[in-house]
Amino acid sequence: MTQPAIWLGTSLKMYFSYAQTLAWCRAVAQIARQHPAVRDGRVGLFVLPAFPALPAVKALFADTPVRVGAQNIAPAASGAWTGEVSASMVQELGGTLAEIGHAERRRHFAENDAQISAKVALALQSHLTPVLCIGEAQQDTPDAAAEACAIQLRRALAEAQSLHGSLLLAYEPQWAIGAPQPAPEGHIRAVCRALRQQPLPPGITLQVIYGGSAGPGLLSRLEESVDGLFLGRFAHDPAALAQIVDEADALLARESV
Ligand SMILES: O=C(CO)COP(=O)(O)O
Repeated sequence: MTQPAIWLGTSLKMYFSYAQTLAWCRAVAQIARQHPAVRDGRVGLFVLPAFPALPAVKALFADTPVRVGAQNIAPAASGAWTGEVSASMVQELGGTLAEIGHAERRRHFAENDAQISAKVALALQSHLTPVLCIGEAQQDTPDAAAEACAIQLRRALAEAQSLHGSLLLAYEPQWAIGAPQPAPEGHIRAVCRALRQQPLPPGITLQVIYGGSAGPGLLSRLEESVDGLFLGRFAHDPAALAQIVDEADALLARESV
């Protein structure tokens, strides 16, 4: 299946109640139905709600191309893992993506490279697209950031050497998450360029999206240096997301001239 040229993903984290989640998804489904670039698959929208909302959210997007997925999966296939949710259950519920290794999970739950690598492998084995989050902890030069991210990527793919699938690599500098504004454009461009050149296992394809206080206006400035955005707070207003979809559309129209 051909991948969208531009991805616009949103993790709802733990911001919304169940009712707010459904209301937001209804508004986004309406945007998806109305927008030709979403309908024809050039712009791929995905939404990662909290686990309990997954089936209802999947149903709300049933007549749209919007993909849904989980914000996390367990580091094991099944068994005595109290409180965890397996990749296979996410897949069973109609999810097609699994976010892995977000900075908040690394920080609050001490997720380590070995767990992240296991989760990437489990996601691929369950035919889920990993949305693998990487990013340097402190603001530094683009070269130093790219080096730190390359190490995180290599470690995350350790168990995926013989696996197949597509990977969405979310470059999220930790210092730019939850901030007033995203990382500087030159920094994002340089790191994403370096990430696109990283060696990969032969069965893995990669697209690179940027996250960290991303909002309206950023994609137009980054142009083709990224394959999309991973949104948080600044997509909470569905009108803002609609604006970003328009930007993606305009960018693709420009590229095809
Ligand atoms: O972490 C993010 C997406 O997963 C980004 O969140 P914010 O855009 O709210 O900083």
